[in-house]
Amino acid sequence: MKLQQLLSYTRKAVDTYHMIDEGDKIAIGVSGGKDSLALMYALKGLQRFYPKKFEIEAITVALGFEAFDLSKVIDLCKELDIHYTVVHTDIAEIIFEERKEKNPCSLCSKMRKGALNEKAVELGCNKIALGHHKEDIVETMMMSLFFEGRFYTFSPVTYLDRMELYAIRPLMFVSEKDVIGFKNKYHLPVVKSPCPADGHTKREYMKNLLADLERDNPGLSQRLYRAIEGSQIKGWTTDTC
Ligand SMILES: Nc1ncnc2c1ncn2[C@@H]1O[C@H](COP(=O)(O)OP(=O)(O)OP(=O)(O)O)[C@@H](O)[C@H]1O
Repeated sequence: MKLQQLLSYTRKAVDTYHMIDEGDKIAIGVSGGKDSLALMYALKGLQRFYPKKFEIEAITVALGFEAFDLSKVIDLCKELDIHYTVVHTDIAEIIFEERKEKNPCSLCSKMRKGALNEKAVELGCNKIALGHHKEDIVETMMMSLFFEGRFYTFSPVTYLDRMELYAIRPLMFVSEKDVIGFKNKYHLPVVKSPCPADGHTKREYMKNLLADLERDNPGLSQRLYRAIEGSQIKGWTTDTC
């Protein structure tokens, strides 16, 4: 996928769900993975021509793993002229050594979000942007259905009232294969996750299951996505955003 296509999907999501207002200061959550690196390109590119003026920050919450080299992300932020902050935490130690969590992902996600939101507020941001793409939305819905027995997924825009922050998901119309194409085309400096749980999560299980089902039922993922768009899940009806 070319930058122009990425910008077109991003603009469509931003306009459809009113993600950006004049004067916003948006913190991009940068994990070092392909999605959030692509998101930096997307928002930086949009900033150049979008009629509403907004500012951008980039924030990475480092979990405390030793082998986590962000030097190339630092270079990319310089190249894109985005101010970049790394929040150093001991989340990995708390989860894997102190608490020896059997299901580490849920607590890690809560702690990561907490640290990200806190830093965003400290930097004067009123929004955070996350790199969730189309398949993330479908996988989350299926995980919710399978493991919690409810029809739910996160919404394009979520208000986090405790922090007085909005979370926005500008890549929601982009498919993962397009993000991979973009990553390859523009040589995004992806930092490999050193997390020992990586690749063995419920999300990974659902991703593989959906890939198998898609092989037998071409277009399934797209239909599941349409079901979410047409649903009454909070935050998915465009007129209420
Ligand atoms: N350590 C982190 N620091 C800052 N933001 C993060 C971090 N981890 C995740 N995020 C944000 O939350 C989003 C969703 O997180 P998730 O762990 O599902 O990432 P992912 O699907 O692997 O995406 P990515 O390819 O960007 O890592 C990311 O795209 C990113 O915007």
